[in-house]
Amino acid sequence: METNPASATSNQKLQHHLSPQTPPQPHHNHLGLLHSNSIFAIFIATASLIALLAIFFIILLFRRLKSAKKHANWERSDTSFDKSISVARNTAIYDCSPGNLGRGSLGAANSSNNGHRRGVQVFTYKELEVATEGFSERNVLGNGGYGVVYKGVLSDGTVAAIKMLHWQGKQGERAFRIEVDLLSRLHSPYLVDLLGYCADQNHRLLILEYMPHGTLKHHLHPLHSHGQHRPLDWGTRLAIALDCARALEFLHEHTVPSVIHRNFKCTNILLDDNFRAKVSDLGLAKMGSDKVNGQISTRVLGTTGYLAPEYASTGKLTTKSDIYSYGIVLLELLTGRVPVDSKRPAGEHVLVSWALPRLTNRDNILEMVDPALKGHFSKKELIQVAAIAAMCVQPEADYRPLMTDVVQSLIPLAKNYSSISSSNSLRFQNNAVSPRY
Ligand SMILES: Nc1ncnc2c1ncn2[C@@H]1O[C@H](COP(=O)(O)OP(=O)(O)OP(=O)(O)O)[C@@H](O)[C@H]1O
Repeated sequence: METNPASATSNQKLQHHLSPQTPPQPHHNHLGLLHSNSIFAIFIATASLIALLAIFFIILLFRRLKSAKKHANWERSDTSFDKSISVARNTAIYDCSPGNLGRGSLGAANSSNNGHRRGVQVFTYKELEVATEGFSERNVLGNGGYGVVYKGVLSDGTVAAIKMLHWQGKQGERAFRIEVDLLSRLHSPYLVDLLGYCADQNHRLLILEYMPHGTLKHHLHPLHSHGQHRPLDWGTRLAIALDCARALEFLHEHTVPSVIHRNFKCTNILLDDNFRAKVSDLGLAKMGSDKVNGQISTRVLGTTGYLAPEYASTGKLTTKSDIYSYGIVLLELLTGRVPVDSKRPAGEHVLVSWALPRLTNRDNILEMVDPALKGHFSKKELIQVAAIAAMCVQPEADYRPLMTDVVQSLIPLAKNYSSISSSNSLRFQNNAVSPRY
């Protein structure tokens, strides 16, 4: 069979045209255009994402810088304290559970505040203005070295003591920071609880647990504090001595690093509904040293009459300085005298100098007892408490006991009174132990 060359050529052409290998030129060009469009789109999307991320990081950086600046302002003074505080920050929150001795009453009083701890709250000045009826004069509870204390009712109905600090001074600002910092982390039924604070541009306020019976000073030295109170009976004095010893034991021995109160005194011991004591005012507190002797050197601050001699003369501060101050408070509980009283006859101005020789003399010991007790106390217990006081106020710091030792010595004494119902300062009066001498 013969083939027509013309038709063969056209067949070839046709085949060539129909062949899949035929390059579809126009189609090929269209795909190329799409590809470069996608690349452009991807480029734009990536660039926008990078730009967005950059903006986000710049904003984050600015915020960080701002808060770091704020933090630096807050912590601008006394870096040594802040360093030691940061050590404590890494440790657990300390919670001192109530001892079994007579804490039923305190536990009940605590339940409103400590029982269901809400943590430290931040308040606005306006909220505190409302709580105190515009910081009204009639709500003033008292005046201290750092400011005025008002009674107030918070929006949830909690009654609180609101302390407005004159914080312009550097010391006031520091005291505020220390109190907030320490009390936010240290919780003990023997310390007055911090409910919150306000720290805006112009104000510094502490919101504290309200202690209805005020300071120990008001009850022990009514003439020196313009108050009219029934005298505290012997059993109540022992319970207060034990509560305070537990507070200092907590600060010295249950806290790492230990905390030195540095301003332990009668006006910093507050009494609750049941006349159980809690220690307040940690504004001058210092962290103890980790060194063997636990000694730190610092500016001498505190209150005359309560300062340990070695601290007053050299500025060397240890937990033993607090123990000396505690000994002075014990002397006040025993004698009803203030630490320094220039109105007394010569030789009796300084309580510790007058009391020390009598404390260890069984015959003279009765001369020093608070006349307000009207003889209602046990001489045996008196001798034991006097012995503890004598050890605490020894001029040689190393010979002073640890607070744990004081607590252990007082427990059996206070136990004698713990079963008696406690509703007011005279809760032990009916069962007061008559003098056995
Ligand atoms: N939590 C509180 N509950 C009830 N009253 C309080 C409370 N805190 C303080 N007060 C009262 O306010 C007064 C002043 O207290 P503040 O702690 O400011 O000073 P202070 O301890 O008396 O003196 P200083 O500033 O020299 O330590 C106290 O004497 C007390 O009457």
